[in-house]
Amino acid sequence: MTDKVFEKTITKQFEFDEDVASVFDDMLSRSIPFYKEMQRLTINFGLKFLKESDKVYDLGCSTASTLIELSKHSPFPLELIGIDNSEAMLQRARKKCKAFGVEVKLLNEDLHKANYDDAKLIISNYTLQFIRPLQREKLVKKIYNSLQKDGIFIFCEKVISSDKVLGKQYIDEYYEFKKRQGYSEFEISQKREALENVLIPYTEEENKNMILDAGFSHCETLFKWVNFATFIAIKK
Ligand SMILES: Nc1ncnc2c1ncn2[C@@H]1O[C@H](C[S@+](CC[C@H]([NH3+])C(=O)[O-])CC(=O)[O-])[C@@H](O)[C@H]1O
Ligand SMILES: O=C(O)C(=O)Cc1ccccc1
Repeated sequence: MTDKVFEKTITKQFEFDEDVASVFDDMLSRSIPFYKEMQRLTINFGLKFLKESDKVYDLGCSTASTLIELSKHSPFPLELIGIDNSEAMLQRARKKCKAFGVEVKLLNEDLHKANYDDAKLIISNYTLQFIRPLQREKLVKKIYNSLQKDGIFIFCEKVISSDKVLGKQYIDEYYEFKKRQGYSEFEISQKREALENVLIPYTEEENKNMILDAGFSHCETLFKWVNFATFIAIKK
């Protein structure tokens, strides 16, 4: 279904509710440049480190698109677990997994409380950006502690520039992208308002520092388009 969430006047903050969930796949593919490519890289790099029966968690799995793609591309069976606290999203996720014949354990839990121990790979695409900064640092430490030795964390985030002029140019370039995707100026500005203080992006450097502070021995950028990036972190 086509995303028309912000065509009407919005009075509340952005939420992962029924309205958003019902158009979510369209919303993501039209709001995140190279969404599919970043998902492909997440899967391909994840698979380089995985072997049969490894445990893979997707934190903030939404409609389970990434786990379904991972399952389709994996040459061996994996234990796939998706965690999200939006029931509206998980309903779509369950339907999609069934339709694709993919076995995924889907848990409706808060990422701060859920258990994801013994993971070989943890994926969290465009989700840390919605976690309040102090909580975010804590969550990344929990992710580090939940990974096996030699475990991998792959995550995608909206990022900002640390330079004021470039930062403004990033926003202009991103809005040009949204216009090319068919969003009107009204929809773009309404969504910007709804996301204020809800989506809090870090710079690329802040993301890497957060990862290294949590204990990871290595973190690098796998992909970046202006204000969106994919990172890979290794626990040694
Ligand atoms: N505290 C929390 N606990 C559990 N879930 C949460 C929490 N906070 C947010 N979420 C969930 O994190 C997801 C973020 S969307 C991920 C896209 C997906 N990864 C994708 O690549 O397709 C990103 C976006 O919409 O920009 C939503 O489904 C929330 O319900
Ligand atoms: O930052 C934005 O303006 C976005 O639209 C990114 C986004 C994409 C999908 C859900 C929430 C935010």
